[in-house]
Amino acid sequence: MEIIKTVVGVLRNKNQEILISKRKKEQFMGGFWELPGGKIETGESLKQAIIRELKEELGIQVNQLTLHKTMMHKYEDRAVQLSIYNINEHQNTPLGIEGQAISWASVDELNNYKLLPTMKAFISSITLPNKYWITPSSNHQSDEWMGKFNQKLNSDITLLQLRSKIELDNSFIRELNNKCKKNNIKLLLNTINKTFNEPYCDGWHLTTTEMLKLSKRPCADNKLLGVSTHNLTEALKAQTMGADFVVISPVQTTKTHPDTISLGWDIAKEIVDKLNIPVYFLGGMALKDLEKTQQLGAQGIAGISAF
Ligand SMILES: Nc1nc2c([nH]c(=O)n2[C@@H]2O[C@H](COP(=O)(O)OP(=O)(O)OP(=O)(O)O)[C@@H](O)[C@H]2O)c(=O)[nH]1
Ligand SMILES: [Mg+2]
Repeated sequence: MEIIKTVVGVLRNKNQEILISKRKKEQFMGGFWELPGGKIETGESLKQAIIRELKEELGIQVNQLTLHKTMMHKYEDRAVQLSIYNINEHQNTPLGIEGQAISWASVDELNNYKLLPTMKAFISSITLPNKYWITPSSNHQSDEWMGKFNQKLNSDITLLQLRSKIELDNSFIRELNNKCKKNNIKLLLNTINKTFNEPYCDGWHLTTTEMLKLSKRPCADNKLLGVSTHNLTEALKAQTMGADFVVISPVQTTKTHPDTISLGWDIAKEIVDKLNIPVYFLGGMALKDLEKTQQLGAQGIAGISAF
């Protein structure tokens, strides 16, 4: 299948709204909203192409840009490799130069538009944080456990996985969820016997075994769904099933599992490169690894004792 190399730009106004553009009726996927941009022409670098495309489509002169992320998307008859650039500085007010409709939308408002399929992973990549804290999986409610949990409430953690191998009381989960809400933390349940109807959470986190039994996304689109995976096959399966993000592990060896063979940075990067959805690295991660992790294209790091 032919791979179409495409570059697109993320323009933000002072309210942090993002510029989207409506594809014209006669185009492939006409009527869908997208990030402005287009195909690379022969002999062009990615940067030259995005500068040209945004001049042609919006009439702006790009002065400063940084690569946000590259993703692949397979349509029925084509595969698109999308390089997404943050446009940090430009001249002129963007206009729909080619007669296309354009609109500024907050991240929440984006969901009101009929978007190209690549926009879902893009939105996840700009809304998910770079740290994902996983709770210790036993001794819930002990002083030690509650101490760690309360400490996270006052940290910069905004995404948390409640992990448990035994059934937890609903009242306990509700209490944790209330605390999370007050502190703008999203709580994902990785408890046993998930029903995907539990009310006191922002979504779920699946084990690999749970994910492998599913053929489609088990929860609503406005909930978050993460999946634990250990190799490319599992991670791709989780993506196809409709996960919003995956965790891959173990990227490095950990004190708790010293004999487990780790993926290593190179394989972890290969997995990130082949996925569209955000990837967190787990296993032997510490805050000092965050920068490297993001340079490799991952969303960030996950861990129980990493933060
Ligand atoms: N511009 C843009 N294209 C995207 C996005 N996501 C995505 O899959 N694509 C695909 O990438 C390809 C790029 O296309 P384009 O149609 O904008 O190319 P272009 O501006 O050079 O236009 P033209 O070839 O019609 O002259 C299309 O197949 C399009 O469906 C996106 O967010 N923005
Ligand atoms: Mg275009």
